[in-house]
Amino acid sequence: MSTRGSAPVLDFEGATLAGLAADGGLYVPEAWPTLTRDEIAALADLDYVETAVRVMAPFVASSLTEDDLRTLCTAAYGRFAHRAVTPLVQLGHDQWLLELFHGPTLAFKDVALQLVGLLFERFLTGATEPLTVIGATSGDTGSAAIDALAGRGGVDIFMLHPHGRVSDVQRRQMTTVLAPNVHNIAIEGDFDTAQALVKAMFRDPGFSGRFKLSAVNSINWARLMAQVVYYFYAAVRLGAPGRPVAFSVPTGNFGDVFAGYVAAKMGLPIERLVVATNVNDILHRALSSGDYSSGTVTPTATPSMDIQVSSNFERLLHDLAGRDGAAIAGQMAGFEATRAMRLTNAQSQGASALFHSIAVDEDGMAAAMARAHDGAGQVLDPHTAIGYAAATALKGEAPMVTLATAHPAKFRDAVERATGVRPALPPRVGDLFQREERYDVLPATFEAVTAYIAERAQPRVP
Ligand SMILES: Cc1ncc(COP(=O)(O)O)c(C=O)c1O
Ligand SMILES: N[C@@H](CCOP(=O)(O)O)C(=O)O
Repeated sequence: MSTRGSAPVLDFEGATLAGLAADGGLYVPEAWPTLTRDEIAALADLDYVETAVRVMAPFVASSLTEDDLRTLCTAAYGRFAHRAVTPLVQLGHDQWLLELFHGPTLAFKDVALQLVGLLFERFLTGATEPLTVIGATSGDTGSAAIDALAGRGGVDIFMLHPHGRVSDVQRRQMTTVLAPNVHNIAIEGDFDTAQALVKAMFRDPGFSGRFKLSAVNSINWARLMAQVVYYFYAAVRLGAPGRPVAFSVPTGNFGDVFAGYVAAKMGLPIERLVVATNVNDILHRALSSGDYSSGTVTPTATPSMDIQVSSNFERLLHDLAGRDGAAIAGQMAGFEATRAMRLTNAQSQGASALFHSIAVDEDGMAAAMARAHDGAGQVLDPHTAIGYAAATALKGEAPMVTLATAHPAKFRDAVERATGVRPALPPRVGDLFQREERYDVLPATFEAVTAYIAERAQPRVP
């Protein structure tokens, strides 16, 4: 169902291919499935693929059998460079890192997008209409989505990134993929503008009627579903369900941490979810004082979190508003008109039961990176360092797991400044700096971007 209540209810396949709901809302399952304590305890003996099957099967049952799901997960996670897929590493007393960057493009996005690429392929088999995937990236979603979709038949991908505001490794991971179905657009604006353009394309009947559009951002429910898995995988290794576990999540679009919320709704005992932002702190302000108002984006050394409109927050507000689609449609319309919104008392109180939040500035981030390096011999990427700073400031009784969302080599300059270490690129990204780049720079206007896409995408079959 859509968070705004008036788009058609779809099955899993329909929601995956649609991406964004027709009423501008985001798809969520009609109810959260739950796992019993025994079912959660049993996960401790399973590898990542089998855990993924147990956690995701209830969400996909309308469209895939368990065996289908197992086949897709085996292929998706077979491309990871670590046998555990998302290994846990100890960082200090009761402090852990969940390494989510062992996929092909070195960030946590691969965990979901490797699977989503295969889901698209599966659902498009035999389809006559080509799919036009449009996405916005502040650096990591773009490369993961491009890796997952490059060269696949029946799909074109158009990826918008903010010109000059991603790291050189992030940019090259997108722009050196020269497959004919991959189109990189650098817009003269920030990530929020890119994300707003993508949503506007879905909502414009003149444009969305001409192409079969889909989304690879975490506005697509399938992305978040795949991210729920690693919360279970980590927690059972630290004693859940017998012992609650806490997670600290470096946050921008509120996708990764919302997946943690879903895990808690499914029955995983999570003591707290720490929402760690950089100075672009809309989520910290919303959770600590109810003020969800968006200012201008400040560029930081954590570019992937330079976001002031956090799409997935709508999913939380919807759940905390008793799933009242009409109320959320009104709240979001107000936000879209004024770029400001106040949480209701019920939303603020509901969120405070699980979420803690903090904004970490550039000095705090660099200090956390240095502390992990000097104290535990771990080189963190700057986004993970924001999470670790928050994990240290807001730790309670439970073991604390910081989500390590990117490989430090993606942000070599910032890592070197803080630790003196310049991390090497892993061999799996190959000769990134020798490859030819291809992308176009466009003004951040609806007209310029839609004209560009319309010239290159394959239209719907009449
Ligand atoms: C490395 C990294 N860390 C953290 C985040 C924030 O994740 P989310 O947008 O799901 O909150 C992102 C971007 O999404 C990222 O690329
Ligand atoms: N940080 C992201 C921004 C887009 O987030 P998504 O999870 O909604 O795709 C990025 O790296 O692109």
